[in-house]
Amino acid sequence: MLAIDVKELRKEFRVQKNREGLGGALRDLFKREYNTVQAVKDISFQIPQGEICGYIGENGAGKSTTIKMLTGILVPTSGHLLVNGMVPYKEREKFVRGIGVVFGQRSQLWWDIGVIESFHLLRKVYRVPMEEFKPRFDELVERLQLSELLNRPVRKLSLGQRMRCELAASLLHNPSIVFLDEPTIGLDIVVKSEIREFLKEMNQKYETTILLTTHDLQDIEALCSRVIMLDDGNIIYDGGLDELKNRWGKGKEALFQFAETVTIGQLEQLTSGLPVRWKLENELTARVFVPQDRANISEVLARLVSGGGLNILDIKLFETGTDEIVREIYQSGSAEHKGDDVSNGAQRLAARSDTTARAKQEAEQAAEKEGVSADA
Ligand SMILES: Nc1ncnc2c1ncn2[C@@H]1O[C@H](COP(=O)(O)OP(=O)(O)OP(=O)(O)O)[C@@H](O)[C@H]1O
Repeated sequence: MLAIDVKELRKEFRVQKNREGLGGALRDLFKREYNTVQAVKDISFQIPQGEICGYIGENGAGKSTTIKMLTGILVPTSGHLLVNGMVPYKEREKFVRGIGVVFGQRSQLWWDIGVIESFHLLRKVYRVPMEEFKPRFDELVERLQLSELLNRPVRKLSLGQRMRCELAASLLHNPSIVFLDEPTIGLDIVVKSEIREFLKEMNQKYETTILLTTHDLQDIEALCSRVIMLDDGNIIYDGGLDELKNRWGKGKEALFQFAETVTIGQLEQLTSGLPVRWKLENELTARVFVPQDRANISEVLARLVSGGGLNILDIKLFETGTDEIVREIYQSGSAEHKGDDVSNGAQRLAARSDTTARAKQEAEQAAEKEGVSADA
C-alpha cells in the first residue's frame, strides 16, 4: 500500500510587493501589486508503507512547504495528494490520528506544564483509548529514557531531552506515518545517534513510514535507503542512496606510505593497463586515484603488494562522501549528470548564474521603467 502518493503537486504563494519610499507606500495603499512565489512546482513521488525516505534540499528549496501540504497545514495550489489514502486538508480529524509530526525548530508540547500532562492532553486530542495508550506510553518512556523527565515542565528541559519527548509525543497515538522536519538540529553527536537508532527500531518493529527532512546528511546515511532531492521547487533526484553514490561518486583514492623511496615510473609500471592516476606527495608517500566504475581498487592493491617488492608501511582509503556528492549536485542543478564530469557541472553552474544575472538585470530594467524596486 502507498503511504504517500503525490502527483503534479504545486504550491504558489502570492506575496505583496512593497514599493520603496513614501511615494511607494502611498501607491501601495491605492494599488497593491503582488508577486507569485512558486515554492513547489508540479512534483510527483510515491512512498510505500514502511519506507524511510530522506527529503533534502538547500534553504528555500520547498521542503517545508511540501511537508505542510502532506500534513494538511497548507492547501495545494494544484495537483493530487493522498496520504494514508486521505486528502490531508479535507479529512482533518481522521487524518491527523494516523500521522505524527516533529518540527525540530518548534514544539508540540505545552511549554509550562509537565511533560506527562502534555502526553495526556495529546492522548485526548488523538482520542486514544487508555488501554492502547498505556503500553505504548510505557514502551516509549522506557526506550527513550523519559522517566526522569516526565514531571518537569518542557521549558526546563535541555534540547536533547526535549527532542526525545517530542519524538515520544509524535508516536503516542501509534501513527503509521511520521514526518520529521530537522529532528536532530542542534543536538550533540551522542543524542543524534540515539535518536537515529530509535527511529530505525520503530520503523523495523512497527513498519512506520518516515519522511525525514534534514540538512544533516549523516541522518540520511544512517536511516534512509531512498532520498528525494529538491532544488528550487523541483525534484532533481529520487532514488537509492547507494545509486546516488555510485552515479556521482568520483571514485576512490588510496594513500600509500612506503619504507623506501619510490618513483612515479615504478608505480605506473606496476599498475600499467589500469586507468589509474598516480601522484607523488613526497618520496615516501604516493596517492593513487581510481575512477568510479572503471577500475577496481583491489586490483591496484594486489599489484602493489605482490608485484614490485615494495615495502608498504601504511595504506589509507578514501571515498567521496555523501556531503560532497550532494554539494556538487546542487552546484550543477541536476542529478542527471555523472559526477566525474566536473567541468560539465561547472559549466551548468556558470550557465545558471548567467541566466539568473540576466533575469535580474531584465527585472531591474523593467522595474526602472515602472519606477519600482526589482527586489520588492
Ligand atoms: N507563507 C509563505 N509566503 C510566501 N512565500 C513563502 C511562504 N512559505 C514559503 N515561502 C517561499 O517558498 C519557498 C520555499 O520555502 P520552504 O520553506 O518550503 O523551503 P525549505 O526547503 O523548507 O527551506 P529551509 O531549509 O530554509 O527550511 C521559499 O522561496 C520561501 O520564501
